[in-house]
Amino acid sequence: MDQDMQQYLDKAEVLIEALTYIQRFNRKIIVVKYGGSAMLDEELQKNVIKDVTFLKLVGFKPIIVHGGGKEISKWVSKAGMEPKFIDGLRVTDAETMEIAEMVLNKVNKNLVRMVEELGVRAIGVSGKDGGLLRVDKKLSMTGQDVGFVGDIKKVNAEVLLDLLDKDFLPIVCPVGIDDDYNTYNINADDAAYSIAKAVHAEKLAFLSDIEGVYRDYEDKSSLITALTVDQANELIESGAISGGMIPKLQNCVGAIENGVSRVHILDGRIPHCLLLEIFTKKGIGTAILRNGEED
Ligand SMILES: Nc1ncnc2c1ncn2[C@@H]1O[C@H](COP(=O)(O)OP(=O)(O)O)[C@@H](O)[C@H]1O
Ligand SMILES: CC(=O)N[C@@H](CCC(=O)OP(=O)(O)O)C(=O)O
Repeated sequence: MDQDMQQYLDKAEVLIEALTYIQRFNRKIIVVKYGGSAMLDEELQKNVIKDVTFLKLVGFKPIIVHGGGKEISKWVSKAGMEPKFIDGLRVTDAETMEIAEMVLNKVNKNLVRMVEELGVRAIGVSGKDGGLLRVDKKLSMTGQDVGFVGDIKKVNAEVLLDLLDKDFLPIVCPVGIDDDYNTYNINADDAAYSIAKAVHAEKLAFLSDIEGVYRDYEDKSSLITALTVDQANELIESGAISGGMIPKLQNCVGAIENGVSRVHILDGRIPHCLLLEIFTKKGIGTAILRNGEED
């Protein structure tokens, strides 16, 4: 067989491999959390948006929940302030909240534009719209006051389910309101988890700027491909996990414990990581599993 023919057959093989997954996820909701520095690179952004649009066009029901932490920090610094985080949460005073909301709204509409450009109808919503994300004030994991940071207490899933029913791709910006209608900054991982739980998502994928979870952050050969809920909790308690990975992993655990079947942390810097994870047998990144599921 000549080389050209072999290449055609290899492509057909990839498509056939994808069929099982297309059937499995058909009409199922997949929440994609997109954040980190993978968001800053225009080319990578296009690839991620292409992947999510692809998922929509083959019959999945994706919802994007985006971050923008790095972009917020850039504008906070430009305003002459020092970005500050405690246990992975941004310390958000009133001025920082104003900047965060402006930046997140801009990021949101840019993602909407990119999806629309690919011929899929997208609607950007903030957690403020239609009472989507209602919050109480959140303290950091170590009980410290971090200002206007929201702890999601209620998700109005109807907003998203209605958009999905009308065949829109919802794109959610992590800002919410409390009972007194004050505006709160929400960690985008928290928002993705709460939304995945509320809409009974089949899958939740966190696209970040790291390969996955390392047993030892200093040792890049210690990447963990699969982690049970108990192992994830042990890693958090042992201190092997720090910064933004703490809320991320806590949200992964929460999702698994609340009925989301598949939860993954993926490297958003790898072009088409989402398609590779969903449509091929060889998983990438770190999968979070139910206790006992690893056997
Ligand atoms: N053990 C660990 N394994 C992987 N990442 C870790 C670990 N400990 C801390 N981190 C940090 O967590 C970061 C991911 O969290 P975060 O920056 O909040 O991501 P995102 O902005 O994509 O939500 C990584 O870039 C890394 O610096
Ligand atoms: C409370 C809190 O920390 N909010 C985050 C919201 C954005 C975010 O989570 O962005 P990434 O996912 O890109 O990190 C922040 O202000 O950075």
